[in-house]
Amino acid sequence: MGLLIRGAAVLTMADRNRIIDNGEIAAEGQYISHTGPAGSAPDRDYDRVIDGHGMLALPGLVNCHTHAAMTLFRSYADDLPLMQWLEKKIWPLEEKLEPEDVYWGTLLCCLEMIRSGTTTFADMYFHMNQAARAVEKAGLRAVLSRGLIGAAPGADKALDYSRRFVRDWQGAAGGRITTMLGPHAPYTCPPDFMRRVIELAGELNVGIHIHLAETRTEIEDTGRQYGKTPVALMDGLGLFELPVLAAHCVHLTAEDIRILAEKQAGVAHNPESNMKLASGIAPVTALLAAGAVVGLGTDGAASNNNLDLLEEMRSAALLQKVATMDPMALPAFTALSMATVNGARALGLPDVGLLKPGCKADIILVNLQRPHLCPRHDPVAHLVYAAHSADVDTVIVDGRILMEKRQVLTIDEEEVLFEVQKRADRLTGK
Ligand SMILES: CSC[C@H]1O[C@@H](n2cnc3c(O)ncnc32)[C@H](O)[C@@H]1O
Ligand SMILES: [Zn+2]
Repeated sequence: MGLLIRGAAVLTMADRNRIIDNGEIAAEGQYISHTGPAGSAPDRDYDRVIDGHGMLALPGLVNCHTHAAMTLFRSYADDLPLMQWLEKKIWPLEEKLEPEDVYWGTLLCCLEMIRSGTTTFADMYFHMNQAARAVEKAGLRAVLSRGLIGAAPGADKALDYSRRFVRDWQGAAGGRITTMLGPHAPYTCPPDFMRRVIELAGELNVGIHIHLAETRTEIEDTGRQYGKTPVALMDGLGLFELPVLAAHCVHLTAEDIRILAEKQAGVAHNPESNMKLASGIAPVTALLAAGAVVGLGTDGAASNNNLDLLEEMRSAALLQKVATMDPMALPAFTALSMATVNGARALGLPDVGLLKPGCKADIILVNLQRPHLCPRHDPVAHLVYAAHSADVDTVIVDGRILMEKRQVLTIDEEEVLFEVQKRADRLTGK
């Protein structure tokens, strides 16, 4: 019964920086039942025994902010600032999206994430029934929200859709799918609309995923209109009394940082998207020092342009070092915690992101037998500073193997690439 991984170096993330050399992990159903040294797992007939020699086993990575189906727009609009990118390029194309486009775009996102070691992601987009179908098929874990633009004509309908979406998908796919409401940002969701969203989230008992304090323009416009920072504006509306996932949080005052930390809002830091759109550098070191819950995200593939969290960890660590001129800022273990256990906390998933009994059996095996990972002084530093997504060998979610020896078992890769190219060509008028 169950699954046994033996012979791997095991990084549980439960003990600071502790690695069990030649360890064992047992899983029963969706949960980890045991972690320990060689020979310590219960002696029973396992359905599957995986040889982990030469591998590092760790919790699957958690991507705290993306727009999965934006894989359709990868490399369509680059080298632009956020508002020009959205208004001139992305939003006109999103108007043309069909529900099936979102299914295939999300499936491509899932494929890319599985192949780079991500097992959980938080998504905000349109046609979310289709995104949920794709997640169900891929076998990943996801926190899904229907994006809401309060200032648009369809805002009421979008709220109704969200209500139905939460009813239909909360806890679906064996608990792998959870839901939130997704008001896009303070500049597209005015206070009256935000009040309705906050009330609905309370009624449905779900959290709220929002873009917050991303650009200097947003800070200036909010200040001009409301005399407050975006964080203070949202705090005044009662947003942080609910579980919140706030993406970006680049431009923050000391008071904003205090609020986010005190309210234990989840912050999704997206260093590569912030660099590419030249939005700025989030004060991650200050947020962590204040006790905030900070995870890592890629943002969508149209502003990154990949969904590789290994790369994102490296960027996060390097960016804080250069921003603070302190090489000790954001050390490797902190970056890895953001991409695993702390990211899971930011998404309200307390039993994800750790390899310990009772936690979800979301496990990845990274092949350490590679030239760029030799010699093996510090596997955590290897993961953050040297590993590639191609080093991810095996991916397991809920005790189910999604990728083995780099073969994805749940998705037909050729079919997805064909469908996405066809749909991207239609959307861009080719
Ligand atoms: C309402 S669904 C999500 C909405 O967000 C857009 N989007 C993608 N990346 C960003 C970003 O970095 N900041 C703000 N908005 C972003 C996406 O295109 C959808 O329209
Ligand atoms: Zn975003």
